[in-house]
Amino acid sequence: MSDTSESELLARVPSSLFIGGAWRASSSGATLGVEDPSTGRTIATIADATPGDAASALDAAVAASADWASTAPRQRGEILRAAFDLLQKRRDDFALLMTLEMGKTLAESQGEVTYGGEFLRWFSEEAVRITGRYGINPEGTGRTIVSQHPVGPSYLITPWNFPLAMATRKVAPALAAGCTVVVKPAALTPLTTLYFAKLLDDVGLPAGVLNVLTTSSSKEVSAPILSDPRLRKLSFTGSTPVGVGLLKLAADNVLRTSMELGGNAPFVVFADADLDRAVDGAMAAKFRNVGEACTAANRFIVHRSIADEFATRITERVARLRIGRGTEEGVGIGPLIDEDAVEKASRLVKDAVARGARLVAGGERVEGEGHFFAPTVITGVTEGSDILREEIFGPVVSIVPFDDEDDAVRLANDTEYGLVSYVYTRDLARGQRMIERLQTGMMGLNAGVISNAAAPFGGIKQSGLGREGGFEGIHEYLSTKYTMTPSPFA
Ligand SMILES: O=CCCCC(=O)O
Repeated sequence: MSDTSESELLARVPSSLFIGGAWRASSSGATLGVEDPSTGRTIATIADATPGDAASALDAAVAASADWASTAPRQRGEILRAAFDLLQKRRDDFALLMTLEMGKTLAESQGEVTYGGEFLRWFSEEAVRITGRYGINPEGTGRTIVSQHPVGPSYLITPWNFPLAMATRKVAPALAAGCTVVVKPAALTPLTTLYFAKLLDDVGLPAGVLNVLTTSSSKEVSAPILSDPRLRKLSFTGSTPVGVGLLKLAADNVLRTSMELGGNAPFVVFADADLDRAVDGAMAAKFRNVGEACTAANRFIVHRSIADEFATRITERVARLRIGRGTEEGVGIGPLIDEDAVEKASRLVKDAVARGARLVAGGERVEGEGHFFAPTVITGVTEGSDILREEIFGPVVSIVPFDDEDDAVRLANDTEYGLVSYVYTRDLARGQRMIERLQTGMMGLNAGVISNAAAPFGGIKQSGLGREGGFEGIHEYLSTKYTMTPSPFA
């Protein structure tokens, strides 16, 4: 892809806030720069919203709320389906845009367009399946009606690592349910959301149903929205500490919340595993998105009898990964999002090595422009190392040996997080035991990627509340109403 098409694409992406169906500058006139993490250079300058803009965005969402809630579910679904279709036509634009602002390779960005698009298609189909029930009370004197209603104006805060898929995973079920939304993308990757808002506008989403705030002052901009009694729902994907802070604010306004927070996924390989498959799964679970995913395998817990062979095979695969700008042909590892991410990976590796781990590959930043960290393998990681407790969010394979099943379970569960676990075994009964014993909301059983529009995605413990996607996803935006009416024969 030449620089010309990159600049042509960037010129097509809106650079303003999207409020009430109109593109507007920030009320303060302030702007913020968006950087390409592979060069560190600014690629776009966009509006930097103020708390006043936030209030306007919520006003617009509230004003559009009643009409959208009473729009026929079929019509809501058809708008989402039209968005899915248009996304396929614009898929190369979206893929390139994500690579430019987030750094992932073009192949990964194409994968994200497919993944993210599926939420539009899935929820276009779910919009027409909002049901209730009619029953009789045990006494026979009354009839019970249970119905579902849009929860109301919703505030959706999305992360930088999956700029399209995390927006569609929240926006599509909200819209399908009949809720209007204010979306705040991460300041590091706002362009994809702005381009997505344009796409929804292009397929005829009514004004005010979706509003977008881009800002460098998340706390200040979120505050007036979260404290406004007209807001009824908060959905957040991001770190656990930020999520906890948002939950406290949401509590003051008794908001419905969905929280998709941090992870510390164990990837457990038993001695009876199909090692070829386990290595393929490990590469996917670790290096998808350069490890910048809450679902990324963080701790490779491998039976002692195969730990060396597993490490050797992973190291061979890692040696073949080409590092570079995501737009370049053949690149398998793009940059990390920023310098803080590089420093964190470096610190965690150093700490593990200082506590006795062996560095087998990588281990340091790649010198030059951009925020690159070499794909890394460390073995014999000892308990107490920071890398076993913290989310790495980088391309580091950290291997811990175990001796028996109880030991594996103890190590896997030894974390405050509970998002996803991965288990490789050929023993069906052991696999079933792991489903019951591992404390996570999701599991890949002989599978290294679990993300899917049909999945009820979410965690337990410090990894969050609620589920996104699947049949459950739309219910995060619906509230249940129960009505009692006397028996018609009374
Ligand atoms: O980092 C968390 C976002 C979700 C990633 C995924 O769907 O795998």
